[in-house]
Amino acid sequence: MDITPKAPIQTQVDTDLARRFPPRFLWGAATASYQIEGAVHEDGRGSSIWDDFSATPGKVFEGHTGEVAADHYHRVEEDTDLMVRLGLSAYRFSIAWPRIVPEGRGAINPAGLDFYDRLVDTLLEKGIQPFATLYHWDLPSPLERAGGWLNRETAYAFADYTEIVARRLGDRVASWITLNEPWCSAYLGYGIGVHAPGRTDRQGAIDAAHHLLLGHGLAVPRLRAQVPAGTPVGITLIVNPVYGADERAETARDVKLAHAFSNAWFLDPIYRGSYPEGFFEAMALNPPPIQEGDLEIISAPLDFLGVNNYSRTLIRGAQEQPLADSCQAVAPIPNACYTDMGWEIYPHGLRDLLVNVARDYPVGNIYVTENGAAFPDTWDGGETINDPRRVSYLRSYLTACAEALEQGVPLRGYFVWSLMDNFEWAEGYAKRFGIVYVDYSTQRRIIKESGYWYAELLNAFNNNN
Ligand SMILES: OC[C@@H]1[C@@H](O)[C@H](O)[C@@H](O)c2[nH]c(CCc3ccccc3)c[n+]21
Repeated sequence: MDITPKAPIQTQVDTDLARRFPPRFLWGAATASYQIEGAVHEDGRGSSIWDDFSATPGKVFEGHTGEVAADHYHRVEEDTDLMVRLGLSAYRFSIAWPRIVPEGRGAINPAGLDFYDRLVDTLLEKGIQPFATLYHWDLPSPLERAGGWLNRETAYAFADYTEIVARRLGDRVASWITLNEPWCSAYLGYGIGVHAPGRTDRQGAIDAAHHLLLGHGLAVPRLRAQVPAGTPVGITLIVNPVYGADERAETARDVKLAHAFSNAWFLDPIYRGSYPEGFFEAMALNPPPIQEGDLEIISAPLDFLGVNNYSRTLIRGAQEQPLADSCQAVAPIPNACYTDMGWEIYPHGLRDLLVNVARDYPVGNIYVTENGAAFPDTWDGGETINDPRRVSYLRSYLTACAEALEQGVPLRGYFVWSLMDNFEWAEGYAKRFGIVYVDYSTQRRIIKESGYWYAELLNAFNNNN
């Protein structure tokens, strides 16, 4: 009889969880330039629409800005050491366009390229694969003054910027992501104005989305021309699984509308070369200014899809058909649990969306490029921070990933959002997503319980492989 004391049951469970992931599965954490770097006036960086938006009274919680953020720009050594301590095999970060081409087009800022060059080299020295996102929302301000993503020219400027970065870093970046969540840039930024640049024009959202997609499609061949053959290139989309709250026909109808608005609006042009049938009519808007050949460019073949998922949408159909972006998600759900963002915790949604996307679209490989939770973490000055709800959230969503893998989904990696607490857009620093706590008054990093949990899971995984 084996009398060896077993690890506490929970650790045993997590060791079992680690065993459900295949060899070479990539374990990472994700961040974004404007949310962590700070140093917004340093080394030739130009202004971005998020500098302008956060400086505009009333746009961001208590007027918070990314001027200092988590000061990552000055802490690359310390923060990459944190990644080693957590046992990450990959790190997803974004490159600030305003550091590379301060005016958006034209003159290149060598110090900006030098910063990311050093970051990539440091990651490689420490055995961490660099996953670079080229655009995570910090559009150079001069381009916005010329119309931003409403202006087709911005798509071409993005492709030029992409080539500049790829020429310098292409030999060492492991995988490339063109855009992070163009849905957010278009709808939150140009449609309803809760994100930069704060425009409120639903037709503008449709037009901006098209130019973001065009920028993506123009950038893919420019990227591939600068990087070693076989370097994976993809895009990251927010994918929100939509469920019906009942069996009524109106609900089934509105679930379809909400899926088109939340997901197919971008998945279809990229992977099917056309916008969803009837989508613009369902928005009561005009199609965007599509030019001959655009959809061909937009549907450039990719090597992977990056999926960001945090929650789900539950719909109860209305009597009258609503606009696709006004299908009412149901009121708080009895017995549901929510994060500090008010997002329902529903891990089955991640499993279901991974299975459905892999079935419905020729995505090749998939990475979960963001998943995580905000909770009101507090620090008493001690050595760590208890965040059991985040541990529970991560365990349940990673179990969903394991279930998707067991159903044959080609899931190749997972990036927790986020490596560290950071500037949470319109919520400023009021929302904490990190598995590492940041005390902004001192910039001290304190690994949370969830960080130690993640490190143990990754260690168990490495011991199995
Ligand atoms: O809100 C947490 C993270 C952001 O910090 C990331 O920058 C962004 O990629 C990201 N996307 C989502 C889901 C869409 C969303 C973003 C921001 C606000 C509300 C919803 C959640 N997150």
